[in-house]
Amino acid sequence: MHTRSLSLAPLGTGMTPKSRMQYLPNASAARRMDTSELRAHFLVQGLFVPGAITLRLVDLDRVVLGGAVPTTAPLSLPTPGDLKAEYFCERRELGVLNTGAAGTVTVDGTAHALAAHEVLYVGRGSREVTFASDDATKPARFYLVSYPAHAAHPTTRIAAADADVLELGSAETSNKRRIRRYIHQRGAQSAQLVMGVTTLEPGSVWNTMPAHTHDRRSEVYLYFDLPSDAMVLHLLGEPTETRTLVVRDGEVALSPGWSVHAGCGTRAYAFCWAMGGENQDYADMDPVAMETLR
Ligand SMILES: O=C[C@H](O)[C@@H](O)CC(=O)C(=O)O
Ligand SMILES: [Zn+2]
Repeated sequence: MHTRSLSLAPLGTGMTPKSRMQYLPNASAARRMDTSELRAHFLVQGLFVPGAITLRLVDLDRVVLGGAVPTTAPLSLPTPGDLKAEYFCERRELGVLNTGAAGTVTVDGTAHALAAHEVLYVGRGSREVTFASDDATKPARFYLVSYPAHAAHPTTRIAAADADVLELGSAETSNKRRIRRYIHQRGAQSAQLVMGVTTLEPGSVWNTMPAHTHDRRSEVYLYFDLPSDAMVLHLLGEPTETRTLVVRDGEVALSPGWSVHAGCGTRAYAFCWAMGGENQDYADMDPVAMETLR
């Protein structure tokens, strides 16, 4: 197992041993969970392992999350047996965000150079996907998010400069930030994946305040660009039953449609938000009246 490039991330204690799938609880079960149970269900750790591709299958909208950190040799995207597919993108689409140094993603023979904060959308039907770093001593760190796709859309590279930019928040409310939308309704097209990156200004530490939910879509939040001693207190749960996850660099918080998703960090950070579900309308958010949060 150690010599192979595929590793399935170790599962937390809340998982069923028969499957490699990570399952989310419903809202009433989540209310009764202690810290370790919440972490086992809502947190994904260990995706970024040097020299390996690590994948985690999650039941939430059937998202597959992954990390690819190529060093001396390129890494090839495997097809987990649980997908029961001939190749990974047989029925799926894939978003790739580079959170590390420069690298290349090759899809069916076409190389796409990806610098930090650049995204590649890989369409359904793509057979071979490989990941390489330009410099093995400064590896790329590719974050992978894949959902089932009912339609094939072209594989598209989106540079940070090509993303749709939104400036939100203010220093007074500690949430001045820049939202870049890469895969979205008016950008790179997809079947259901919507994906972007939010970067907080130095001194701003809150994201997505005021909070919201969106029952039409679930969301996955990768926190990154954090030093190892920094953390984000990620807020999840029903608006009147919030819980906190301590999340560190390279870790993902899972957010069902009924859950708020927000964070407060010990310093500025970046996060990749990705969504799957029945609409792609970024503005479809149900705001939470701030006085109702508990
Ligand atoms: O539904 C949308 C998502 O929660 C994120 O786009 C929010 C976000 O990046 C931000 O406010 O900074
Ligand atoms: Zn949201």
